[in-house]
Amino acid sequence: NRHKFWETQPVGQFKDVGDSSLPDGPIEPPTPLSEVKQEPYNLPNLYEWITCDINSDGVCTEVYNLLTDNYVEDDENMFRFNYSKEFLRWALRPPGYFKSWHIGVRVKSSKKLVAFITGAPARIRVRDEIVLMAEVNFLCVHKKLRSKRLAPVMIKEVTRRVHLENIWQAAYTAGVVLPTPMSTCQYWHRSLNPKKLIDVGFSRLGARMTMSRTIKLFKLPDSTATPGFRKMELHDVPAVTRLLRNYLSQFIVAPDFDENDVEHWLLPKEDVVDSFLVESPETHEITDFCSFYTLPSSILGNPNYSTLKVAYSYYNVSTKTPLLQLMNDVLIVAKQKDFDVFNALDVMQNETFVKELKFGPGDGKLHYYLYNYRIKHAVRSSELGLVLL
Ligand SMILES: COc1cccc(CC(=N)NC(=O)c2cccnc2OC2CCNCC2)c1
Repeated sequence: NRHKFWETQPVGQFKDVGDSSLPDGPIEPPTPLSEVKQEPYNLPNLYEWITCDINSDGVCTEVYNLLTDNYVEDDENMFRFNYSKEFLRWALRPPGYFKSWHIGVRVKSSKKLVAFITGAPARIRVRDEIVLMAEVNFLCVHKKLRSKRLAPVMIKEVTRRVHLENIWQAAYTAGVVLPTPMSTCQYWHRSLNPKKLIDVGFSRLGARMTMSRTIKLFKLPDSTATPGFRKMELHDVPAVTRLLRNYLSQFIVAPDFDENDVEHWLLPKEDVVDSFLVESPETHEITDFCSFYTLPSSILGNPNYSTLKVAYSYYNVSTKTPLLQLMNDVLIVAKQKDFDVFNALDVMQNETFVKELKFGPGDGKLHYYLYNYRIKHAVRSSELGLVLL
């Protein structure tokens, strides 16, 4: 009856798919702020809302611990996302963020944090419309409180608090199919440490393959190949912003990044986000850009390893260096930084390099959703220019 909830929400309904009489754009008009529910939704008796001050180390630790033990696992329950505290602070405090959108639920008596959901403001372009949205993420209910119908009330509460800031649309992803995906992406993995990946069950030894043959297959050079390939620095923000805005303009859905956004989302931050660019040695022009974010996974129940070090492809732009060569350099850097695997969705032009660079297909899909915004025709993943954390 999860669909019972979504049938009450302003999202594309399965019954409407294909009904070309319905126009693209907002499904419901904004409500006058005076008519937005002023008080929080009711929780079951034992629980209370808490706005989480992510700047407080203690609160950030509580959020980190809740997610570490109760957040998203892969389909075979072998791995669980293990976002770091520094990553959470980065993800939740972009330019213009609202503390009120960092929402927790705790037990009244013990004050234990048992659920969490967040919103982060974003300007997203859909075709030629710039739409202010909340990127909703980190919905997590403690394992012991599942099927108490807490998720719907958490979604309604973050929606209410987003409405109070006069924002009426949202974007989110899920591994499950809900009404109704705006786009559905395949994910791909590139082994960097095949021995560990096989030891922990992330990968399997290929048929007629030995371990030494597999290690050789995924071996990468010790250093990058592109002249002028270097880490992004603060003074590169204007040039990277120009490069990225121009590149993203080709996609149907993409963030509308300005220099403030680029400085926050793409300036390297150790163990959170890495970004590189190619500065032409002759002209000093910035011609290419690539980036990935760091999201380790806990390995559940393995005696020899506790953590999988995973890099997730973020935003990449190639205007002079072939994308294949640029991404191979990214793989080399990720290997140098001791990542075990490099993940990429088949968004943007990622499909053009995954096969060539020895990525293997993942066993799941990631569905993208818009809240209160109809897009009649689902967007192909290659027309999607948005990567969520
Ligand atoms: C390897 O450890 C895992 C731990 C938990 C879940 C999964 C499978 C999975 N659900 N993967 C993805 O959603 C995924 C695969 C490739 C790229 N980005 C992804 O998700 C991102 C973006 C959405 N929020 C989570 C991180 C894998």
